[in-house]
Amino acid sequence: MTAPHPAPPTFPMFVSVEEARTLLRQLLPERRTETVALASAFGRTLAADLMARVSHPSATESALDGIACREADTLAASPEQPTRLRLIGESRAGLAFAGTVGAGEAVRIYTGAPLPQGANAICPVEQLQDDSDRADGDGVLLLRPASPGDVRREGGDFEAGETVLHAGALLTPARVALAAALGHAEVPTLKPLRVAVMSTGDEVIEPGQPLSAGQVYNSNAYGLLGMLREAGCEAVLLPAAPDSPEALEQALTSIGGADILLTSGGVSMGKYDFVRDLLIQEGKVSFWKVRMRPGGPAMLGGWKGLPVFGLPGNPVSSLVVFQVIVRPALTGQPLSTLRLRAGTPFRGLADKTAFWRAEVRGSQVFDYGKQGSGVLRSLSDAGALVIMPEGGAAEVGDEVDVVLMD
Ligand SMILES: Nc1nc2c(c(=O)[nH]1)N[C@H]1C(S)=C(S)[C@@H](COP(=O)(O)OP(=O)(O)OC[C@H]3O[C@@H](n4cnc5c(N)ncnc54)[C@H](O)[C@@H]3O)O[C@H]1N2
Ligand code: MOO
Repeated sequence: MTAPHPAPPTFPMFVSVEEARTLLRQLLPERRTETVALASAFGRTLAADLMARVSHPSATESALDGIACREADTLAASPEQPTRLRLIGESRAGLAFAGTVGAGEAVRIYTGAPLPQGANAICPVEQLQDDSDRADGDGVLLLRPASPGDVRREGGDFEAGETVLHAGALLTPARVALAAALGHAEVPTLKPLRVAVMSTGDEVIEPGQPLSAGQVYNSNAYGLLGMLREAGCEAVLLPAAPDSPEALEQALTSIGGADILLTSGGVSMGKYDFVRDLLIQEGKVSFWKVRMRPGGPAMLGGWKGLPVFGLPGNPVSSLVVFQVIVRPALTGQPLSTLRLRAGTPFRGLADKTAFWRAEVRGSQVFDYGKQGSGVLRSLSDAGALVIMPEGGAAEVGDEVDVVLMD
C-alpha cells in the first residue's frame, strides 16, 4: 500500500526575501498620522513634505571670526607686505553693522554675523595683525588676501519655500535638526506601529532565573526589542509561551492592541512546532519558508485579525530575518547596504540568498567563519552580513553587498 499523497499547501512556500517583505507589507495596517513636538520626533517617519519657513542662512554672513572688507583692496596682501585697512566698526551675530564698507575699509566680524553692505570677503583673525597705533585711527594689517569663499550666502543651505524633507523620510538626528532649522516646532509623523514580541519554547528561560542543562535564556526577545525600537516601533514584550497548542492559543488570544505580533521559535519541521500548526490551522498563512540562510523556516500568517510573523527560534536566524525582511517592511525603508570588497571568498547557495556574518575592516569585508545559526556571539562580534544572491559567489577583491548590524 502506498501512503496517501499529502494535500498541497494552500499558501506560497519558499518565497524570496523580496516576496516575503512585500507580503508582510500587505498585512500591515494603514498608518495613522500624528503631529508631535520636535523633541519627540526622533526615530519616527515623516508623514508629509516639510517646506522651509525661512532661508538658511537667513542673511549673507561670515563663516569665520575676522574682518569683512572688499576683496579687491586686499589682493596684494602677504606676510612680507601686509595690506592695511581702516577699521570702521563691528558686526556681531544678532547685531549687524549699519553702515557701508568703502574702499580701504574693514569691519570686525564674527562667525554667523551679517556681512555689511559694501563688503564681499573675509580675512580670518589668524591672518591679521593689529595696527591701531597710527594717528589716523584703528587699523588692521592683512597677511593674505580676504576670501569671498568665507562668506555664506543667504539661502545657500536652503531657501524659504523650498521643500527640503520629504514624506517617508526616517527622522534621524540630522533630519530632526534640519526640521528645526526649517522652522518647524512640530512635525507630522506616522504613528509608530505597536509590535508585540513573544518567544515560544518550553526550554526558553528568562535571564536571571536558574538554568538547567537543555534550557536556554530568552535572548531573541531582547534582541528584537532593541531592533524594533531602533526601527521606530513601539515594542511590547510579552511573556514567553510554552510548547503547548492550548497555552499558545491562549497567549495569542489574549494579545490586545498590537498592530502585529512577532513570535520566535516553533515554525520549523518539529512535532512541537506549534506556532506553525496554529497558523496553518487558522488558515491565514501568507507564506511559509523563505529562500534564505539563515532564517529559512520563517512564516507569516494571522490570528483573529492580528498579523503574526513567526521568526525562527535559532538566535541568529531570528535577528537576521528581522533585519532583512521585517525591518524594511515595518519602516517602509529599503534594506540599507553598502558595497565593499571581499577580503575572503564568500560562497553562494544554489537556491537561497545567503547572509553570511562578516567583519568589516577598512574598505574590505571578511568571512567571520562560524556561520551556525546558534552562534549568537557571532552577530555581536562580526557586526555585518554579506549578502550573497542565489547562485552567486565572490572571490577576494570582488565587490559584495554588506548590511551593517550594529
Ligand atoms: N528537520 C529539520 N529541522 C530543522 C530545519 C529543517 O529545515 N528541517 N530547519 C532548521 C532551521 S534552519 C531553523 S532556523 C530552526 C528553527 O526552528 P524553530 O523556529 O522551530 O525554532 P525552535 O526549534 O523552537 O528553536 C530552535 C533553536 O533556537 C533556540 N531558541 C528558541 N527560542 C529562543 C529564544 N527566545 N532565545 C534563544 N534561543 C532560542 C532553541 O532552544 C533551539 O535551539 O529549525 C531547524 N531545524
Ligand atoms: O536557517 Mo536556520 O534559520 O539557519 O538555522
